[in-house]
Amino acid sequence: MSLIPTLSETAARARTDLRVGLPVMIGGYLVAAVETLVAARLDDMRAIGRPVLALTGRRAETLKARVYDDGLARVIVPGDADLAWLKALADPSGDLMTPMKGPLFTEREGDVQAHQAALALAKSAQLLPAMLMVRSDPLPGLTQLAPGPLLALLASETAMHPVAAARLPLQSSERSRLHIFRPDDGGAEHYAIEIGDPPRDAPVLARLHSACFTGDVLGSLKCDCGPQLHAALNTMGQAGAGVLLYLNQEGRGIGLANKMRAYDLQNQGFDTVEANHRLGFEDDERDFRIGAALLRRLGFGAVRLMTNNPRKVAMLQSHCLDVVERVPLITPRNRFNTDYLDTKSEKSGHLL
Ligand SMILES: Nc1nc2c(ncn2[C@@H]2O[C@H](COP(=O)(O)OP(=O)(O)OP(=O)(O)O)[C@@H](O)[C@H]2O)c(=O)[nH]1
Ligand SMILES: [Zn+2]
Repeated sequence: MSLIPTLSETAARARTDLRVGLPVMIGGYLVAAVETLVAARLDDMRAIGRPVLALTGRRAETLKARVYDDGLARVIVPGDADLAWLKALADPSGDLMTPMKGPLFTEREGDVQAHQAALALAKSAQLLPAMLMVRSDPLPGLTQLAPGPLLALLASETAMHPVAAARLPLQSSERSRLHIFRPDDGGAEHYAIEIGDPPRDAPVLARLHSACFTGDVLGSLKCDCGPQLHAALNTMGQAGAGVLLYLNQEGRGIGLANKMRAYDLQNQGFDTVEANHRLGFEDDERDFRIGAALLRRLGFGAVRLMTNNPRKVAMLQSHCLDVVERVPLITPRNRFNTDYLDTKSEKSGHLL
């Protein structure tokens, strides 16, 4: 029956539910994102059962909570804990001002698939990965998902289809076209800027650029994204051919709100990798398969890739794209981005 929502459609609904503050059902659990939770819903969840707070191993390590399961901690919520307590565990912005939140006790027995699925869903909704969970019978009107299939879906590659394309003269090249691709999972659209008319049977000069509102649009001095974007387009314009993928994976996949939380932590003295970890994220949450899929979709099988990131080269190669050359993309340092660039080369393996 085609009118019954598929798993992917139901997951898309669930992301929206969580973002507006509505709990969802994952397996036998009622699940709410702490970031959008309000006191009345916390009270109602408490009336149903004893809640636990699912956190990623990264966040739990910062909070000195024991991690018994792979990448996951289930913190027991004390009876007198209020919404502010939960929010402080979810959001590290106040960690330095109120370092002692514990002692925190974590569960170690039982099945954790629903908790893992809840955290993966929060990340895919670009919410802080901190989920309040209570065992519950299904509640009418709430989106219901099975944990195993949800985990498999969130780990799988998202299909994408072209929706529109048009000529778009640019400063870097008057002969440019912008292509829009839409993922089937309801996620952010991605763009391809095709410069000139690159032949499909030869390696194309290519750049996979991850969105950076602060760098690309505002000209932030904290990162190298804006200068890299324009240098790549200019190089392609001068060469007369190229393809730049503009991937909407802001903040290495954590979203702009979380990136600003990370910047706030950086202002407190943490580096870019530590800040991501304190928020509960990995260093890099991007799905690098999207770039490979889009290049193939555009008809390219081999690239000369403009990047300093060896992981991008490895990823394309593992997804059937021939990287015949890595073209470095070095941009000037300034006093605001020099620590960031050092961390990229020391911790993230960038060749700078
Ligand atoms: N989470 C987080 N994301 C950041 C930060 N600074 C920049 N970004 C994001 O990082 C992404 C760019 O990643 P980079 O590591 O600079 O570059 P790369 O794309 O991996 O490698 P290159 O191809 O060499 O540029 C963009 O999505 C930016 O929004 C930060 O401090 N924290
Ligand atoms: Zn940037």
